[in-house]
Amino acid sequence: MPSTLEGQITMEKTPSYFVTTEAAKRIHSMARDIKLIVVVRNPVTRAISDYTQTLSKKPEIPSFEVLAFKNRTLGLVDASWSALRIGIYALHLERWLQYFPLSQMIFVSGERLIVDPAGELAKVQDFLGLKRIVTDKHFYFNKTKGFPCLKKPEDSSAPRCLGKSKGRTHPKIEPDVIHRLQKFYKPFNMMFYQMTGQDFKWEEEENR
Ligand SMILES: Nc1ncnc2c1ncn2[C@@H]1O[C@H](COP(=O)(O)OS(=O)(=O)O)[C@@H](OP(=O)(O)O)[C@H]1O
Repeated sequence: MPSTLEGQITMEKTPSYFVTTEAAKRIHSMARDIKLIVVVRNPVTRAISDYTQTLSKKPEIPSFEVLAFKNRTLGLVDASWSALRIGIYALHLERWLQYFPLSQMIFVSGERLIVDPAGELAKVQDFLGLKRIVTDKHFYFNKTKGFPCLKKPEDSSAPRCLGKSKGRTHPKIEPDVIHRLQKFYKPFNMMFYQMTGQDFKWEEEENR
């Protein structure tokens, strides 16, 4: 991490920090007063998104349905498959809480980030002690992309959406598999809501 001058904020992001065993300890020994931003979405959708990303690089991999189970007839979920393990947020958070208080963390809803990016970013700016510079007027909904995009980034006059690797079309997963995974995650989600004091509403239809 580069040195940070008075009035500056240094930022670094990698999704794998949250699920890497040693990360919390290492980050704590580097900067114990650091602020942590965690973006989470329904773990079932997250797993499908993860799978879609791998599939784009390795089209020969087995189907999602095959990878998700140790025994599909018995409904035995393969929780060791990384795409599924990562979504057990309570498990990962428990490790972070051994090093950082909840007050140093903010949990951003991935679902809200899509429907109301300015609303989620308002909370993040407050959390970081920044003025609310980024607001509604910085975003527009791009119908082709199917996501919000920036109207005008600082360094250019053209609007900008995230790249092709963000917002890919997901393969259609068999409904009974989705249902089984929702059931698998439910107790872990409940634990996560309790730990964070936030209800992400992943049990509701529109957030699946
Ligand atoms: N504005 C906007 N544009 C495009 N995509 C958006 C946006 N906001 C959130 N998302 C969701 O971000 C998902 C991709 O993020 P990643 O998990 O790949 O991010 S990371 O680089 O690994 O941190 C990506 O997941 P997929 O839809 O599965 O590709 C999106 O659903």
